[in-house]
Amino acid sequence: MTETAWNTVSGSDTGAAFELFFGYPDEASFAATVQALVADGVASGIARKDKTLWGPAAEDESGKRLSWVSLSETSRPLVAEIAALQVELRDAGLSRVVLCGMGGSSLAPEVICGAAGVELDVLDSSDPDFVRTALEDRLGETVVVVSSKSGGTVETDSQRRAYEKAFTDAGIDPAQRIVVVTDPGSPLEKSAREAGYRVFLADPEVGGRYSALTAFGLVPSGLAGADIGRLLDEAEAIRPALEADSVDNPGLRLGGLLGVANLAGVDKLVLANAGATYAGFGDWAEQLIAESTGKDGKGILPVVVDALDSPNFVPSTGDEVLATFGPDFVFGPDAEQVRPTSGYGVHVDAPLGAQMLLWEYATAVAGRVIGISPFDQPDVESAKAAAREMLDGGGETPTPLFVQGPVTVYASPGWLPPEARTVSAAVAALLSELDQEHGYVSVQAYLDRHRDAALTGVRDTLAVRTGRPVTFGWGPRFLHSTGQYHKGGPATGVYLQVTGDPQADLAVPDRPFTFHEFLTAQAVGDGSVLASHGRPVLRLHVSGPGDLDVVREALS
Ligand SMILES: O=P(O)(O)OC[C@H]1O[C@H](O)[C@H](O)[C@@H](O)[C@@H]1O
Repeated sequence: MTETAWNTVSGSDTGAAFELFFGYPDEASFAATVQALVADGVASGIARKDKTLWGPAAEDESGKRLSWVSLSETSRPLVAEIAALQVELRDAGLSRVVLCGMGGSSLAPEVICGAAGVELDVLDSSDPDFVRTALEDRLGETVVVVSSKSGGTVETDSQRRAYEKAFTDAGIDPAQRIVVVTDPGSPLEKSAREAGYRVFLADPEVGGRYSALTAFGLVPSGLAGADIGRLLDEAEAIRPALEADSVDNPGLRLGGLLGVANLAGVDKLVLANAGATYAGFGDWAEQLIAESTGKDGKGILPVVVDALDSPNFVPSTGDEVLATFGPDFVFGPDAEQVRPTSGYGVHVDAPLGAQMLLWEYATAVAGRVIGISPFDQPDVESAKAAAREMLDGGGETPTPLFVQGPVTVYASPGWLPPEARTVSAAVAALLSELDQEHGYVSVQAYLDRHRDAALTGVRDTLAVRTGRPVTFGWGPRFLHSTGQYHKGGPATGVYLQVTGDPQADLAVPDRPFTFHEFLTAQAVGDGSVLASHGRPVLRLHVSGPGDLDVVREALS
C-alpha cells in the first residue's frame, strides 16, 4: 500500500460552495506540477481562451472550443426564453419531455434533471424495442427535444424521423411538438426551419462534452422543469476560483492530480457517488474524461461504479485514481476510511453547476499535463464509418463460431482457441487475454437499457472474477463516451459485446435500414475497428431478452 499525503482546498474564503480533498503518494511531483501550472498562467489562460495552451498541433481545435469557460454568463438570456416556452407547452397540456440526442447532447440534461427530481425521458438508443417503448408512451402529452450539435448524428436523426411519423400517424402536427437544439448552419437547423420547428441555436465554439451549460444542457432540462438559473449561479460562483493562477485553484489541483497520476502510470479513474443527489454525474464525467484524454495511446479510463463498496472501488488494483463526488467524506489517512492502493484519491463536494465547470477545467488542465488535445475525438469517426459501410452492404458479414442454446458466439480473429466451444469457455478465454497490470474489461450491451437493466450487475461480477477494472456501457450510448478511449487510448482492453434479437424491429422512416439493422451495424462496425487495433472482441448474441440469464451465468 502506497502512503498517501492528504490535503484539502475549499471555497469558503471566496463564497463558493466547494470542498476538495486530495491524496497523492508523491507530494513533491504534485506540488511541482501545480506550481508550474500557476507559473505558466494556465488557469487565467483557459479563462481568456488561449488556444496555445495545448501545443501547436492542438491550436486549430482549441481555437474554436473554449467558449465553455464563460457560459454561466453568456447562457443567462436562455433562462427566460426557455421558461416562456415551458409555460406555453405546459398550458398546451404537454407535460412529458423526451430528449433525442447522443453523448454530449443528452448526458448533461440527464444528470441535471435527475438532480432536480424532474422527469426527462432520454432516448439515446437505436434499439428498436427501446425506441418503440418511448414512442408508445403518452404521445398525446409529449414534447420532443431533438438535440444534435453537428446535426448529422444518425441515431438522433433516426429518432427524430420515428417521432415525426408517430405524431403524423396520430394526427398531431410535429411542428407543435418538436423543439430542435443544434449549432448554427447545421443540416438539422436547415431541415428544422423548413419543417417549422422551434429552434434553439447553441454556441458553436463549445464542444459536445463541454456543452452542459449551453442550450444543449439547458433547453431540455428547463422544459422538464429543472431550475437552470440556479445551475448557472452555481457555476458562476466557482468561476473566480477556477480562473485564478493560484495553487489553491481547485481546477488546477484536480487536473494536476489526474495528470500527475497518469504520467506515473495510473490510467483509470474509479468514480463513485458519495451521497450526491445527482446520481448520473458519473456517466456525464465519463464522457468528458474518456473522450477528452483517451487518444494518441494515452488517457484516463473512467470506471463508474454504483456504490462505495463496489468492487473496483474497494479494493482497487493499484493503477487507479479513486474519486468520489457528493457530500460524504470517504477518504482519509485513517485505516477506517478508504485508502487508494495507487496512493491517488480525490473527493469533490460541490453543487452540480460548480461540479460540472470544475471537472471541465480539470480535464483541460489534465490534457495539458498529459500532453494531449482535450477538445478533439479523432477515433470516434472510425466506428461510425464502419457502421455506415455495413449498412451500405459493404464490410464483412460476421460468421458465427458456434451456437450454444439461445446464444450465438462471434469472436474477432486470432485469439479464441478452437477448442473453446462453449459460452463459458469463450468468456474464460477472453478474460485470460487480460493484462494484469493495466488491462480492463469493457462490457458493451447493445440492448434496451430500461428493460435489460439487470444486466448491469455483471460489471461487479466480472470485477470480482478478474480483479481488474470493468466498465459497463449501453450501445450505442457508450460509443459517444468511452468509445474514443477504447480506440484511441492505451490498447489494454478486452471487449465483451452482448447483442440480441428485438421483440419486434422498427423501420427508420424514409431510410433504407431498420433500427435493428442500424444497431447491429454499430456493434459489428465498432467490433471490427477494435479488432483492427489488435484487441480481442467476443460477441454473445441472444435470441431474446429472456435469454440474458445464460449470459449472466457464463460471466459469473
Ligand atoms: O451532438 P451531436 O453532434 O449529435 O454529437 C453527439 C456525440 O457525437 C460524437 O460521438 C462525439 O464524439 C460526441 O462528443 C458527441 O457528443
